[in-house]
Amino acid sequence: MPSIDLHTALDRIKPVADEKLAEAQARIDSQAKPQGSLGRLEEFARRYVAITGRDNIRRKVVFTFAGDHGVVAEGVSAFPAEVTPQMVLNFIDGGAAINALARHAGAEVIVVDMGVNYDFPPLDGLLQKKVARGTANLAEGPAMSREQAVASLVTGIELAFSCAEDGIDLVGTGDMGIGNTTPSSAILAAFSGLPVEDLTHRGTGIDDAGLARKLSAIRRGLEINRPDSGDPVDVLAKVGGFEIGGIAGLVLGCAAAGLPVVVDGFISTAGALIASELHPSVRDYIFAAHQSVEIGHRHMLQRIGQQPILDLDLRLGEGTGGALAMSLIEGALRAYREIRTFDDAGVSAGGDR
Ligand SMILES: Cc1cc2ncn([C@H]3O[C@H](COP(=O)(O)O)[C@@H](O)[C@H]3O)c2cc1C
Ligand SMILES: O=C(O)c1cccnc1
Repeated sequence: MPSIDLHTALDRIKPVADEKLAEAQARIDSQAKPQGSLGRLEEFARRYVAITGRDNIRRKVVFTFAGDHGVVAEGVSAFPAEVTPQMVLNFIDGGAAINALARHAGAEVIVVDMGVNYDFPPLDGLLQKKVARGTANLAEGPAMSREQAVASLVTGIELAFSCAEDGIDLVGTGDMGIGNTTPSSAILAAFSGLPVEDLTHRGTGIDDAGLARKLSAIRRGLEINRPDSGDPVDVLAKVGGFEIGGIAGLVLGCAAAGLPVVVDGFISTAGALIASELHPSVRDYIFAAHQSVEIGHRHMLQRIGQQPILDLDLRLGEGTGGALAMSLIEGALRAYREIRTFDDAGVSAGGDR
C-alpha cells in the first residue's frame, strides 16, 4: 500500500474547479430535455465528472471499518460488544445487509479491522489494520491516544490512495462497531456545541433508560476530556473510535487523491465531519448517501454542506445507504453519457437556451 502521512495528504487537497463543473453542466444542458429536468441526477453527474474527469465508473468499493468501544460498559447499546466480531465474520461470509446491497450495486465490500476486540485469522476480504483491541471508555478519559488517532487516519488515507492506483473510481464508507453511535454523537457535540440531547438518539434501539445512560456517558465524556473543537485530531482521540478514524482518513484521502466518496449514515458522517473540519475542501468530494433516522444526522450534514441523496428511514450503517446511492450516481452517469443532444436527436430546443 502507498505510504502517505496526514500532512502530505492535507497539502494535496484542492477544491473541485468551477470550470470543470461548468463544463459538465454545459454538456447536460445541451441534452434533449428541458433544462434541469433530471434534478439532482444532474448534480451527481456534474460533480462526479468534475472530480474524476471520467464519465463512467470502472470499479466501486465499499470499505466497512470495524472497531470496538470501551463506552459500551456504560450500557449505551441494545446489543453486546461480541456482535462486532460476529458481524465482521458475517460480512466476510457475504451474509450481511451490506453484502446484499453491494451485490445489488455491483460494488465490492472490503472489511477493515481497525480495532475489534477479537483476533481474526487471515481471511479473504478482511484487512488487518488493528490499532488496538477496542477504545478506552470515553466517559472516563480519552478513547485513544493522539498517536492512535493519527494512525487510524493514516490507514484510511492509504486505502484511498491504493484505490486511485487500482482503478477504483467510486469509494463508499461503512462502519461496524457496537456502541459507535455514542462517539458519533459526542464528536458532533464537540464540534457544534449544540445540546447533547438534540444530537443523541436510539442507535440499535435502546429504551428510555438506555438513552438516559447514553446522554450521561456523552456529557461526562465531554466534561472530562474537553475535546478541542479547533483540533479535529484531538476530538477523534478524546471521544472518537478507531473505525471512525479510518472512515475520516478514507474521506480525507479520497479528497487528496481526487476520488468521489459516498458517505453512509450517522457514524460514517461523523468520520466525514472530522475530515471536513481538517480541510474545508474535503466537502467537495463527498456524496451524502442518505438521511439517517438518528436525530443528530441532519446537523452533521448541514456542517458538511451536503444534501442527502436518499431518505429511506435507514438506521443500520455498514455502508448500506452508500451502496444504494452508488446505483443512483451510476444511473446519473449513464444519463450523462447516453442522452443525445438536441442537435444529434433532431429535437427543437425551447426558448430557454
Ligand atoms: C446485528 C447488528 C448489525 C449491525 N450492523 C450495523 N449495526 C450498527 O449498529 C451499531 C451502532 O448502534 P449502537 O450505538 O446502538 O450500538 C453499529 O455496529 C452500527 O454499524 C449493527 C448492529 C447490530 C446489532
Ligand atoms: O445511521 C446510521 O448509520 C446508524 C444508525 C443507527 C445504528 N447504526 C447506524
